[in-house]
Amino acid sequence: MADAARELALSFIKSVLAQRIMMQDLVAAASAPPEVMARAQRLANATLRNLGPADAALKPWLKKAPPAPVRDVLRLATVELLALGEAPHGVVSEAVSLTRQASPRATGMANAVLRRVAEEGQAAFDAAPPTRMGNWLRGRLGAVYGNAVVARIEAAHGAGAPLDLTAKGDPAALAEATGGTVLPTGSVRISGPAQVTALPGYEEGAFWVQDAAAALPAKLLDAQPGERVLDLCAAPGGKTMQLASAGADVTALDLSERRLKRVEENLARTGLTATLVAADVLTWEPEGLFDVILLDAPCSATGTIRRHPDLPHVKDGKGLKELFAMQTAMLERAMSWLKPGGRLVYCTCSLLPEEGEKQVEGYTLARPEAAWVEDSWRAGDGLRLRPDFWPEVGGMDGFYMAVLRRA
Ligand SMILES: C[S@@+](CC[C@H](N)C(=O)[O-])C[C@H]1O[C@@H](n2cnc3c(N)ncnc32)[C@H](O)[C@@H]1O
Repeated sequence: MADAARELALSFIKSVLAQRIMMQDLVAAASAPPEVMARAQRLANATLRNLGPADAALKPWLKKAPPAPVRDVLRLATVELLALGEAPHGVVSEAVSLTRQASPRATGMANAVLRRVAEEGQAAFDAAPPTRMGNWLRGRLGAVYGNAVVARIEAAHGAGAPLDLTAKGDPAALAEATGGTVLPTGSVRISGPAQVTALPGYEEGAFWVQDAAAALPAKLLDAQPGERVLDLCAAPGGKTMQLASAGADVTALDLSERRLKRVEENLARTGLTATLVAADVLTWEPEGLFDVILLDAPCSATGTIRRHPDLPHVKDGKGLKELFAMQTAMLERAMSWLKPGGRLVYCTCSLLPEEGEKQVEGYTLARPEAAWVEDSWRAGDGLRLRPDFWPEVGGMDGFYMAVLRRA
């Protein structure tokens, strides 16, 4: 009998690779105890992040390519052995059980191959180039940033992401309580494995989970107490909580009622308030204008592959043009909802300039002069953040953001 978490992890890997279903949809549809679900997700993500190195470690021991279901068992076991450092005996015997379910005739081969991988595979695993993103994305990013940067981005994807927290109060006090460190941008970074709900201060709402890059758009916006702020595409509410904790009068809007529930829960846990609106940015009409608007437009999410290693396997670049056009339409509408002199941050968690730099060309930009802005982050008048930045402290998500002012 294979254990439940490995079995579930394997089903996630298969559905991502063969049926191109996003992991978050698989997780939403699966039912398992929370600890099994968490381990299955961890195993599946680690495997998807390390497909390239795992295949390189397996290759010398395989006479021919195994059928996909067996190949995926071998990849999962190889990652457990060589990336997660799990004990060979248990991993190999579990993998043999999983192989039996996929193809009973392959159990002897799986056993022999994985024993060799456990004993001799580490060097090939460590020397292999990181997992490739897939040509639809590689080609686009190579044309923008060059191949050397693409390789660094892929290495960052392979390294995964640490856990970043935004403090409701003093970041230094939160770092002290959680054993994290305060980054120059003010986020608190927890480098080791951590269970969010078990961290000190979680129940009391002392922090929320938010990548260091994702925390910067609201900082650039610098909302002041009493300002009338509109947070567009707000769920699950990371930026809403930043704006509300600055004392602003926040209206948070999202298309999805289900996702707005998460904003509501997050606000309740952190003791913050905002007015929630379920509506479409493309059709909604506000009553009155705003001092400040944050538009976190729906995008390709290509900046978040460190956390979502399934994304390059599931997506294929179709529908990007429609997405770019929607972002343009949202930005135009949002700009018209600003008071004269009001400011807007446009941002996307994307690496594609079509969703960032190119969207804001043509607007009057305010220069981001915040103390934490590094020179290498500046792109014209906005900030271009990439996963390969700050590798020595664990990287950051890819993001673009710019402050725009209404004349
Ligand atoms: C990148 S997420 C936003 C993350 C959020 N700003 C935060 O910081 O936690 C994009 C959001 O856009 C919402 N969305 C997509 N299309 C929309 C539309 N036409 N109008 C309003 N919201 C939309 C989605 O439901 C999703 O919650």
